[in-house]
Amino acid sequence: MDIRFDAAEVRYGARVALEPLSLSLSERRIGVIGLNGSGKTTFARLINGLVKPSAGKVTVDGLDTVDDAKAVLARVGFIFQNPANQIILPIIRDDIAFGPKSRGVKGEALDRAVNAVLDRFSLTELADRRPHELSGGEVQLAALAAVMVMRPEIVIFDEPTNQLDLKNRALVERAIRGLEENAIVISHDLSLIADFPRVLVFDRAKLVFDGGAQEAIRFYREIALR
Ligand SMILES: Nc1ncnc2c1ncn2[C@@H]1O[C@H](COP(=O)(O)OP(=O)(O)OP(=O)(O)O)[C@@H](O)[C@H]1O
Repeated sequence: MDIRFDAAEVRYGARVALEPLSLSLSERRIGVIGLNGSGKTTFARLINGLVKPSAGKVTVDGLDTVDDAKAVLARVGFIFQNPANQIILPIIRDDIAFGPKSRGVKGEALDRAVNAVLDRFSLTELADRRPHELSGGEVQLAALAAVMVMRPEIVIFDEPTNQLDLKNRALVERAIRGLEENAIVISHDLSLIADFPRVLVFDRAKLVFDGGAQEAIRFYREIALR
């Protein structure tokens, strides 16, 4: 994984969502923390091209998120803050099959791919349910399965344990820890990122700390309580 920000900034009219930022990311686990509205989601969405820089550029493995948007999207999976919204089809199994199908995978190969990912996230028993028949943690896993079946190299989680009880939180934490793929995790749940090798702290549209998890958490606490 080689993500590079080159003086990338995001403005909405006069409002600055992200000040010009230059950095490169290659660690397998990267945490992103900061107060509400500090620019975390904007930063993460720049990586998969959902948000375009107003100036500067972002590349993923050398691919420009604007010029090579399709290739970047295939490489970077995104689990949204409210994952129920990204489950499009009424039945979980069909929703997971939707992505590979749209890439032309069908028949036995499609079944194999869907079953493998259901098994990987312990969703086999839940495959024929509708999203509203799942717990919050199970919805997170179903959204994750639909992303992982597309074999992304990097997965971005936007507050994956938000509003989950302890049991569902543990379920999601285990799934994230078990990923072989690279993960970028935005979280207000600091214990989720507490042993990550690299954690970025955002404050008022700026990257204000970039380092190990423990120092980052200490820095964030100082900002939050000042
Ligand atoms: N589409 C948009 N149009 C205008 N302003 C926006 C838009 N998206 C985000 N912003 C603004 O940019 C700033 C950063 O927002 P962002 O969603 O990146 O914050 P965040 O750190 O992810 O917040 P939270 O922890 O609350 O999810 C905020 O002030 C927000 O209001």
